Amino acid sequence: MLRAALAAAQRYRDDARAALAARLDVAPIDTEQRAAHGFAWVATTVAALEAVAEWADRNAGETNALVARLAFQESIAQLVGGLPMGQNELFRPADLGLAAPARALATACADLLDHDAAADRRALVERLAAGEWPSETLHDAELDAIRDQFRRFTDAEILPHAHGWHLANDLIPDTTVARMADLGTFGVCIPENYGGLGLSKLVMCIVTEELSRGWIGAGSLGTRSEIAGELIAGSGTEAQKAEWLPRIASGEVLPTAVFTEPDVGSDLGSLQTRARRDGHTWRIDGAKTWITHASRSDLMTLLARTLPDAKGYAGLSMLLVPKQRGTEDDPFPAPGMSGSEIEVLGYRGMREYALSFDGMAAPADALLGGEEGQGFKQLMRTFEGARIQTAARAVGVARRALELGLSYALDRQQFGRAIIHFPRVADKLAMSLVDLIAARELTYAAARAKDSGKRCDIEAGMAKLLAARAAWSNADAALQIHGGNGYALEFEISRILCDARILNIFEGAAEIQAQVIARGLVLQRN
Ligand SMILES: Cc1cc2nc3c(=O)[nH]c(=O)nc-3n(C[C@H](O)[C@H](O)[C@H](O)COP(=O)(O)OP(=O)(O)OC[C@H]3O[C@@H](n4cnc5c(N)ncnc54)[C@H](O)[C@@H]3O)c2cc1C
Repeated sequence: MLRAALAAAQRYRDDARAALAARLDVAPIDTEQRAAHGFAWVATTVAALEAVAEWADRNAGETNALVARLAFQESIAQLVGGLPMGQNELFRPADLGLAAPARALATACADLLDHDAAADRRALVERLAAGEWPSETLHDAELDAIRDQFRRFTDAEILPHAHGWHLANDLIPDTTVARMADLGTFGVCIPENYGGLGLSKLVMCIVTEELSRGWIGAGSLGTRSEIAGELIAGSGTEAQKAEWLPRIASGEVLPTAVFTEPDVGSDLGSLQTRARRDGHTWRIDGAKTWITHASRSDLMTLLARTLPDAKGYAGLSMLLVPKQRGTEDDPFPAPGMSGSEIEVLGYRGMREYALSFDGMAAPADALLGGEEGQGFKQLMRTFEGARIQTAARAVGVARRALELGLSYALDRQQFGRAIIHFPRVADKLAMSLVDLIAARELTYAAARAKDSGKRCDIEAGMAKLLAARAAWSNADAALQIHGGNGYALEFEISRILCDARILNIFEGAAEIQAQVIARGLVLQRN
């Protein structure tokens, strides 16, 4: 039944693609944004069903089968009736003139749509309550062992402290950073000949997911190393690789990614920070903002305009700028650089800063790859890995939300029984699990595509889009299950909600991902 439903959903996606292509023949994508982004969500939903179907084929058992059936039923109902792109934005078939294809999809999937899913949801939650989670084996002893190792580390060294660190707005302690470095966290994908582990993006996902389950801050510490590692390994000179990669892999050098500016976020091509040659050094002037871990870091990957006469992206270059690590008393000791902390809802452990550069010096060999005007292209090549890594962070957060919701629902008694026995509570848990597995499997599919050497900007964008939604909806559902206690700072779920919210904003906001997916599938892959 699921394979037939998948084929029908794929036909619907193809119809949607053709309908969007026809619209974009006569109108620019920005004026057809709702239709275009709706199509991106349709394509993402179908890609998730493909990933879930493959996972269900590889993993027998009733719990897995329940998850797969619920994922199909809910996703196809959303395709036919309204697909949530945002809290108050449902994409409906009529938004793209798809009423007839949607009816055809509903007819083809009538058995699935007519099936009363209440018993499935109840059975799934009973299994979950009994500790029976769906399969997470990757059918590879080494990968499963890595997950096990990071899960044990997270349980022992992150989870017991994360909420306290969050409430105190502490940095992740140096000792914890060192333990993470010992485990190889910062060099997972850095080639072995440069001191890394030389492992796959799939391994990066597992590591990130497990650390993020403990705390998004822990899972995000490696993001900067991943971005810097990819930038330097992919575009650096031999000397830059030899100088930086081994030290990033070992955790001796903590990088920070310095791109966003006060007036420039999604539209990076417009950024204004300047870098100019001054004898044997570069001088940097300008302002950056939202820079995570800007103080306690040793190396900035900094995107700046070096060719002021070249338009947009063409004038941007990437610089590798070493900086002195800051302390609590002196967060920005480097001459020519200052900063102030931005107070935030969640995503703590590294701290965010607004930065000013006033003639800060960078060495002559700071230019990545030794070539000007390549910065944006170099950064774009890292987007795939960074977005897959962010999707994995979201999967970890989504899982932790579900764990907390489940545990609370089992313990909390109202009207004489544990609240998990009320269907409205149980349903939230069942669908949180379904969303978690769909997001996880889509993320792994994107990682596998990347590991195969294929271009996978679209797959990475889809994984990030879906996983960020799952993290947020799971956090919201689990907080609701906590009732008033969920709103109390002392309860962990209050933090998870704040942590989950950022995932839809950074590494390409949800609207930007949808635009990239639609453009890629309709305008570029024709
Ligand atoms: C906690 C946190 C940590 C961060 N860490 C870093 C970091 O370490 N380094 C770094 O460089 N940056 C970092 N950022 C910045 C982050 O990457 C940006 O916030 C993000 O790129 C969005 O840019 P913006 O905030 O300027 O929003 P804007 O680009 O102004 O967008 C505002 C809204 O408009 C929408 N929008 C914009 N353009 C379009 C369009 N064409 N079509 C439809 N909708 C559109 C967006 O999707 C968004 O909803 C961080 C941000 C946060 C909040």
